[in-house]
Amino acid sequence: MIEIRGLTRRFGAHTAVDGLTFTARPGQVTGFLGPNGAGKSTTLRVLLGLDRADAGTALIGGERYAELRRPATAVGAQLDGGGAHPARTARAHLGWIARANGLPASRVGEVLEGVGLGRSARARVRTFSLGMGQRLNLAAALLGDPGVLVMDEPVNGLDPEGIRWMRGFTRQLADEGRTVLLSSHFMGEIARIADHLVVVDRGRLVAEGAPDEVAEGHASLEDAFFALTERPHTADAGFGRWNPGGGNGATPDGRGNGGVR
Ligand SMILES: Nc1ncnc2c1ncn2[C@@H]1O[C@H](COP(=O)(O)OP(=O)(O)OP(=O)(O)O)[C@@H](O)[C@H]1O
Repeated sequence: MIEIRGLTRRFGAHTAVDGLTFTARPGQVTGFLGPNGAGKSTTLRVLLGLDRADAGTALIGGERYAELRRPATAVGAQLDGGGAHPARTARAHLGWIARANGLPASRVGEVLEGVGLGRSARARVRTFSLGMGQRLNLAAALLGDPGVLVMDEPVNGLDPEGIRWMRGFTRQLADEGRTVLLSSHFMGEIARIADHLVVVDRGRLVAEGAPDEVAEGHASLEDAFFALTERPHTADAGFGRWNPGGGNGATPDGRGNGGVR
């Protein structure tokens, strides 16, 4: 379980996360949605002990990240850039992470098979496609067999087959009883994957519930997102900031449709 309670993080005069409260539950895929700059990454960074909160708490299984005795077995995170050295093989990369976290080497083969990279175990990371890199990051996150999995923009830059695979895989992880939190600004795709949506804008919660609950009172989920986030949606400025249609919406650099940041 992930519990965010009254979380606030300020950068100078700017409040990036503003009294945010939500829960991501075991057995569910929770979509954490909002336009660029809404405060999603900041929330995840505080949750994962990479940043501090000015107020409130972010708990994993009832504990702050810093209090977890064996973090890798409690939470796995797939954030931007997995940090794999391009000259390393997938196996060597994961082997190093396993050793650093006191995890059995046998997990390396298991997670590589699990994410469909078994046959690429000895390939160098520099030869990997974007989708393979995403799978490798996911394999690293799963090394400790954690009950909580956090992924930042997991479908960014993936081709349709990659997105399909990711959808099935996250479903399987949740069905195994894990808490899965997916952060994204591509709500069309995430809404198809998630059981529960948490929508933020300007650091605040603007909607929470099952996709049909969030869409209630609007012509569609897309309309709901536009209404909830009140962005100016001109052809060039708006769409890049906020892409409710989803698809994968990705550009070759994997950052989405131009994305004003
Ligand atoms: N280290 C920092 N110093 C100053 N401002 C920051 C810092 N980190 C984030 N911010 C600001 O806080 C706000 C929230 O940023 P954050 O990255 O959390 O949003 P996001 O929802 O994850 O967006 P994106 O999808 O673009 O990553 C933005 O206005 C951002 O510029």
